[in-house]
Order: sequence, then C-alpha cells, then structure tokens
Amino acid sequence: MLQFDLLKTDPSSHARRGTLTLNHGVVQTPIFMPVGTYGTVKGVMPRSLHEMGAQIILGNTFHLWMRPGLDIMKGFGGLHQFEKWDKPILTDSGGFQVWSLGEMRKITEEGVTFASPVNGDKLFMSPEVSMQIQTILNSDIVMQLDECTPYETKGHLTTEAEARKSMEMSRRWAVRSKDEFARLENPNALFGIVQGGMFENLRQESLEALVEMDFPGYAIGGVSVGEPKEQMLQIMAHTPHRLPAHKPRYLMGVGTPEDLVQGVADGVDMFDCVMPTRNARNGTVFTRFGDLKLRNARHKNDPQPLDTSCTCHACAGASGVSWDQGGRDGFSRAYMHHLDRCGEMLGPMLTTIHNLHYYLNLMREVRESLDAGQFSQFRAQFKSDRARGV
Ligand SMILES: CNc1nc2c(CCNCC3CCCC3)c3nc(N)[nH]c(=O)c3cc2[nH]1
Ligand SMILES: [Zn+2]
Repeated sequence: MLQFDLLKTDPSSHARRGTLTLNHGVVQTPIFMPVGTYGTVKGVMPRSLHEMGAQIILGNTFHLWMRPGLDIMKGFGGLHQFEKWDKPILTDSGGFQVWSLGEMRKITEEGVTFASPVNGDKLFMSPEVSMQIQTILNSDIVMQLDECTPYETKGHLTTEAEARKSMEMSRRWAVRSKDEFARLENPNALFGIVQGGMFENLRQESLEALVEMDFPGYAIGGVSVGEPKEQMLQIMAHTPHRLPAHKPRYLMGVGTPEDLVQGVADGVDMFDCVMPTRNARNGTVFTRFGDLKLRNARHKNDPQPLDTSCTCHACAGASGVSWDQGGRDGFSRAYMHHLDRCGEMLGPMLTTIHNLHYYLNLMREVRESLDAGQFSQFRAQFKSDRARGV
C-alpha cells in the first residue's frame, strides 16, 4: 500500500512537502534514506537510526540474495524481522549492482546471467526473479528491474541509439516487473525507473511510457554514473517535475548536500546515497560550514566538535546540546583526529552517526522551511553557511 499526500508546493521552485504512508509507517518528504546494503547501515545500530530521525532505510536485493539467501529470509518473514528495523524499507532491484559486476555478467532480453561474487555459482536475475526476491524481503517499496544505462563504456560515450536501446529494454522489464508483482499479489508499492541516459528526448519517452503504466511512484535512474556534474544537473532540471505531481519521485544514488537541496528544488521527494556512510569510514565529515578531513593535522588539538551547530551524539554527547548552544558533552576534533590516526573502530562509528545525522537534519530543515514558505531563504542561508569553511 502507498498513499502520497502533497502538503505544500514552493511558489518559486518545483520543491514540495509531502507525506508518504507505507505498510510499515509514515515518511515525511523530502527525505534522505540511509543505505543498508547487507541488511545493516554499516556500523550503526537501529536505535541510533531512530535517535537521528531515520524514517526509511534501503536494502539490496542482489546482496541479500547472495547472503544470507532466500531460505533464511523466508524463515524470518522478511527483512524487517531479520535486521530488526520496524519502519519502512525500500529495496533496489539488483540491476545496478549486477551492472557494477562489469565483465562477470551477460545481459539478454530475458535477464542477466552472472557468476556469484560470493562463491562463483552461475546465477540468473530477471524482472520476475527480482520481484520474487523483493516479495520475500517484504520491503515497503520495491524497484522494478532495470538496466542502468552507462554514461560511458571503456572511454566510449554512450550514443543516443545505445541509450534508446537500453531505455526500451528497461521499459519492457517494467512491464514484466509489474505483471510479476501483480501475480505475486505483493501488497507493497512498485516503482518504475526512468532511464534515457543524458538525452532529454529519451527521458521524455521513458517517463511518458512509465506514467502510462500508472505506477504508485517513480524513480529517476541512470544518473550519478560518472557523468559530468552539469549533465546530471540537466537531467535533474528536466525529468523530476515532469513526473506526476501526486506521486513520489525518487532520485537514485544522489548525492552531495548541495545535490540534495538542488534536487528538492527540482521536485525530488526521496534520495539515497552512500556518501555520508562511505565518506565517514574514510574520515571525510560533512558539516553545516563545509566538509573536513579528519586526517588533517590542523585538527590535532582542536577542542571543538565536528560541527559546532550539531546535536548528534558525536558532537553533543548525551545532553544533545550543541557547542554553539553552550554544550560541552561532545567529542572534540582532537579526539576524532586521534581515533582516525589510530584506526580505532569508534572513529567510523562516530563519523557515520554524525554524517547521517547531518544529512537527515538537512532534510528536516528543508521540510521546515517548506512548511514555513521559506525555502528560497533557506537555500541562500545553506549556500553561504557551506561556503564559510570549517
Ligand atoms: C551512486 N549512483 C547511482 N546509484 C544508482 C542506483 C542504486 C541506488 N542505490 C541503491 C542502494 C545502494 C545499496 C542498497 C540499495 C541505481 N539503481 C537502479 N535500480 N537503477 C539505476 O539507474 C541506478 C542508478 C544509480 N546511480
Ligand atoms: Zn554531529
């Protein structure tokens, strides 16, 4: 089941404020969705995800199919019980992940054949198989199996003809995904995925065909695949606001804090990205006033927390009072720099909590500015804060 209620639209952009009601709960949009590939948001306990305000997290069909496998998933009645997350979950169809296997796969109209990266077994993924797996996972939002059209292959830019071929196969796989989803009587929501590469005419054809099929929600795929930033911004400016206003729009695999705010302005409701979690593990920290590299010696003796405005456990400790508000319970940059230098596991645990809290809090501030009709003022403040430097 899926119910999307549009609460407010911003007069000076395509930004909108909404509420998404799913089987496992209600999600306020615009929203950032933490990525939990193997059934865990790496290094973060579900209780911490609740504390930082995570409303929906991502799982991955491909990875969970490989390990722990469908029998175990079936035994637990799905991913919620297995990973002890009781709020909504969105699963990707596995297409993008199989593509990332590179040479180890063979694509035909029927589906994708590939060698398991876990034990080398020959495996086959089709729209039907992907729907069967996602039904066992019982995710609240299911993604169709699609082909993520590459931006370039071995230095050769994807041509319009190649992008068309790929987009048309994804459209045929959308039909097969929808038919199988219905045959399985899955009570959750299936999203169609718009493809078309960097070609606006193909994006238009793709979205029109998917809208015709009347999905409960839509994703924009095929971006953040190594294309120049301005090309991604061009697709963001073209496609999201042309999708049905009364249905949720999900931009896959995007992006930096700036990309998220721009995406909201372009009419996007949902985002996922590995940046906050992956960058946290290599000591790159997002803050209101710019990004910082923990490894840098300038942090060696700095008593301030990662972000002086932040109320997360790393920056404000148990009191939750930020440095700027007089709080002194957070960990210092000096300590975080030390943990990074020593390779201590507490380091990535704390930077992950902070980075996720930063992304989730950014979206909370976006929602509040939309509620107050202040989104354009928020964007100006966000831009100047981020340029201030840490
Ligand atoms: C990082 N850039 C990017 N990601 C893309 C993704 C993956 C989005 N993230 C999924 C989570 C990661 C692990 C658990 C699920 C894409 N997925 C699909 N199905 N199609 C795309 O065109 C597609 C395109 C994408 N571009
Ligand atoms: Zn913090």
